[in-house]
Amino acid sequence: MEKLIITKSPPLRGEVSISGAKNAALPLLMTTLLTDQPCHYANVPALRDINTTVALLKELGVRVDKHENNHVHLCSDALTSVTASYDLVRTMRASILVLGPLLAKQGKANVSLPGGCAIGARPVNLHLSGLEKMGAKIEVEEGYIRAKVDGRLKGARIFMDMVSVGATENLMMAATLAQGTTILENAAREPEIVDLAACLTSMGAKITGAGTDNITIHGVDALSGCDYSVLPDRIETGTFLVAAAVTGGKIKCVNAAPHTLDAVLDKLEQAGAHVAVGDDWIELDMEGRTLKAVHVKTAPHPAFPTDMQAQFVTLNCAAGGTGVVTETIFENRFMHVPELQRMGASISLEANSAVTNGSSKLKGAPVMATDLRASASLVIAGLVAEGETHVNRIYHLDRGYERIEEKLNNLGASIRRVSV
Ligand SMILES: CC(=O)N[C@H]1[C@@H](OP(=O)(O)OP(=O)(O)OC[C@H]2O[C@@H](n3ccc(=O)[nH]c3=O)[C@H](O)[C@@H]2O)O[C@H](CO)[C@@H](O)[C@@H]1O
Ligand SMILES: C=C(OP(=O)(O)O)C(=O)O
Repeated sequence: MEKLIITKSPPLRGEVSISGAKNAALPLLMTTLLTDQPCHYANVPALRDINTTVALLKELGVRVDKHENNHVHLCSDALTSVTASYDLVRTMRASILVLGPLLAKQGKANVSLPGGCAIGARPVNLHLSGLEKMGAKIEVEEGYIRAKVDGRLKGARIFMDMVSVGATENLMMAATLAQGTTILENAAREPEIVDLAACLTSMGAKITGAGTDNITIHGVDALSGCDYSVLPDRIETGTFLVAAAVTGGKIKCVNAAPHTLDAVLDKLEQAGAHVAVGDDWIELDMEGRTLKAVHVKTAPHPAFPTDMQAQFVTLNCAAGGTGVVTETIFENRFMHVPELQRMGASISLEANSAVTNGSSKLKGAPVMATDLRASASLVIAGLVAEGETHVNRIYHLDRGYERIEEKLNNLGASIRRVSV
């Protein structure tokens, strides 16, 4: 097991290159299951979740022709299995995204039920009911989703009563090879959905409306391979910007996608930062400025992302004034709060809100990461805390941040990774 040891940082300064988005890359890699032709994905971040996805695809018989330097070459012309096993699915919930493509292309799929995780129960009912509407027969037995279809899936009008990123992705992929037209209503509008639709379109899929809440997919008989570069990671970008803001620094994120971060940049400006953007860069300047707590409420895109909630709780701890951060997507996404309290943060949890009153003098302490973004919030707290902060269980962090300590150290932070 490894941990990070973080000492109080000077203001972060310099340039940081943003990696490809984990949450775009995961569904994108699954598109290989929809075609017999070779697929090349570029700008794939080097992350634990990507390795898990590649292992999962290998288990299905996907040929991994190359996986190095942020490039992944896959070919699914000779699958040997349609089963995603518990061992892999339990380490990464996004494994559920093999369900739609396998069912559409192979006519059957067995996927271990992902189960809940630290941030909430996270059911998959919308994935299953949508596929049933398209003609799939689904049973859940012995912890596995067993799905099959006679012939091809059929296009359907599918209304989702909650906005779900994963269900939208699974159903959109399945619909590309269905017979007829599928309409996804109340679809998620996240940039990662738009990225997936663009990749599928490059493979010959007929999709309109991605990025709106109404996506139409006209099924085609077959898809070709792809050569696709993953969208920059908006959550990694936001995490570095918050780190720069709390340390009073000035950084430029390059290879970024500013258009995916409107709600986050708006909050950073409200927090007192000066923010400038270009086509593919964002610069945040907090030098000589006063950090102010902000009110944040998470909601589906284009509103404020739940994956940036924990980082803003830390920002509010370091800032003056009253800040209220309200979580509306996941029922248990405040596991970072007790850990921040152990570092001296003055926060109270009131229903689904974390309320901070005035700047806390954070002090280094051993803390434990419980999920990916909670870990990020503790790393940021470590940058402003007096003394040493030891962040344990960083395998969560390694699921979603590529070389985080190296990137932060290049901006002036002092973070060591040690084995324990
Ligand atoms: C790999 C990936 O892209 N992960 C992201 C994705 O997760 P994921 O796709 O799992 O999240 P969803 O958008 O599906 O979840 C949103 C809400 O809908 C609920 N729900 C979802 C599906 C379903 O069938 N039934 C149901 O009730 C969930 O419990 C949750 O309360 O979107 C989340 C919300 O932006 C992000 O925090 C995750 O980082
Ligand atoms: C919750 C997240 O990821 P996942 O859906 O893979 O658990 C995240 O990226 O913050």
